[in-house]
Amino acid sequence: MSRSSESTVPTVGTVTVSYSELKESNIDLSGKIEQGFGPNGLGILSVKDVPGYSALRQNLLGLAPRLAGLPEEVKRELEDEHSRYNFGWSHGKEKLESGKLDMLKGSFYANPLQDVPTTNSFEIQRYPWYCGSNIWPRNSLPELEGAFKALGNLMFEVGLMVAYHCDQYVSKGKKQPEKQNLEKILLGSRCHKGRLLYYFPAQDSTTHDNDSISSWCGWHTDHGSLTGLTRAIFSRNSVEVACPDSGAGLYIQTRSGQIVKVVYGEDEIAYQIGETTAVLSRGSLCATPHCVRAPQGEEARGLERSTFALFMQPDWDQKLTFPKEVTSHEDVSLSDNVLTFGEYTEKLLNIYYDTKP
Ligand SMILES: O=C(O)CCC(=O)C(=O)O
Ligand SMILES: [Fe+2]
Repeated sequence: MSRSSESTVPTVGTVTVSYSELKESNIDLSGKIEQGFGPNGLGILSVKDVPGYSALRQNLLGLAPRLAGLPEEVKRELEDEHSRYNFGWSHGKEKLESGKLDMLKGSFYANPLQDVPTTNSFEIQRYPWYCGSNIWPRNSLPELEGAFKALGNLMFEVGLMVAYHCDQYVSKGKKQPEKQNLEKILLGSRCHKGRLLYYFPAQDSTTHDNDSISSWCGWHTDHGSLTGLTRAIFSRNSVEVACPDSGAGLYIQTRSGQIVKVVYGEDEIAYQIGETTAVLSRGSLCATPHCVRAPQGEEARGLERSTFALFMQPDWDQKLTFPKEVTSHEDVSLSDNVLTFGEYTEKLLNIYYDTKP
């Protein structure tokens, strides 16, 4: 996907639901779900007033610059080539839209719910990107494990509540409730993945393709079911600062094709729809194309960005039947039509990574 920058891109706030409403299974939130995720929605919805969230976000995001600043040889020990860098530290391994390796950000991947999702050696060989074990910097940054798991678990619990209300919305007007509902699929999965992201500061204004909206993170749709996102923290030498450029941050392409900059409160958790939900809901819930724009100008010098994404995903064995009308990655051949989530992920990894295990 390539979209050039436009000076008239509007800034839009997310549809917001409060935690106290969300946790009530008897409240009908289908109007809010439709507003956020339905055919005319932005494809993002945020949850406010989640008890304990703000401190857990601050704790984890504050560790991202420290992790990225560890000596190269220490970070190398946290890499896992066999999982195609889907556990532990990953920098410069994934390809950007342009086909070049992504040197702009470093990521740390782990399953916040299970350190060892399976001991079955066949599964570990078949799907190492999900079935491998977590790698924690227990000597070099011992605080990371607890902070990552605490935030990941909370965002998962809240995400399950969002999924419950998505199911209610999708099954509205249908005689039979969906057999494979989103909440159940996510509850039974061993495949959830947290990603702590650290965007390195631009050394000079020519490092980034500054004119492009996708200058920090290219246009994509997440391939899982539901992605939880923190609001990012900008910092300089690890000290939090307000972002000097209001144009920097998350952009979304809406269902009608419009590009908007999306904003939500620092104490809100945002959720976006991934491709698998679009497939399983037969398009009632649409996946959300998004990207991140880097700050521009002199003041952007030295500015770093830290954030956390929780990819809530089906189990690796979950069968997905790709209907013709649901668009997915244009560059993946889905001629088989039925793939497990693990197989679908493998096809995407073949596109975004050069190395094979
Ligand atoms: O950095 C962000 O805000 C979004 C990151 C993202 O889209 C992803 O990791 O899939
Ligand atoms: Fe994403």
